[in-house]
Amino acid sequence: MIVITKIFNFEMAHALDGYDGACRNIHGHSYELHVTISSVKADDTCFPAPGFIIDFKELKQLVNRAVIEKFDHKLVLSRGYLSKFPALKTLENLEILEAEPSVENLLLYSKQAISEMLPPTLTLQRLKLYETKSSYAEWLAS
Ligand SMILES: Nc1nc2c(c(=O)[nH]1)N=C([C@H](O)[C@H](O)COP(=O)(O)OP(=O)(O)OP(=O)(O)O)CN2
Repeated sequence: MIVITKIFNFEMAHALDGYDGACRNIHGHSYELHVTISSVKADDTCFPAPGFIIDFKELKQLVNRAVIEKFDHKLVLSRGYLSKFPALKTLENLEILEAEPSVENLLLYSKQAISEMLPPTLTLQRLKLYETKSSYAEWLAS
């Protein structure tokens, strides 16, 4: 199977409700998201002109709409966290999630949002989200 991958970067602040450590306080990360897709077409014939599974430019627009515009330069907090700090609800760049904005939950959100936007000719194969240079979560299609 041939897959193609595009890498995205975004800056985001968050806090983790219920975490026993510094990450329960608002802090930021430079995230790196790797998006890998394949075509549902069989591999035994070439991709017709211009020879792409999907133009990287189109993939970029799709992932920007699905994920990057939602999270880039935002403060992402759960409803649980906000119930403890209601004054934060007035912040202009606040984005509210039902779940805690851990790297795992951000990855699950991204998987859902990208899958919903992909045309039926394409399949999401893998997502990798780096929260720091040494910590990432990965989702693999089964
Ligand atoms: N399974 C998870 N564990 C942690 C998450 C997470 O999303 N999923 N998040 C955090 C914090 O957000 C933290 O900022 C990142 O954790 P960590 O990788 O420990 O960051 P460090 O820079 O301190 O890592 P070092 O390897 O010590 O440099 C915590 N845990």
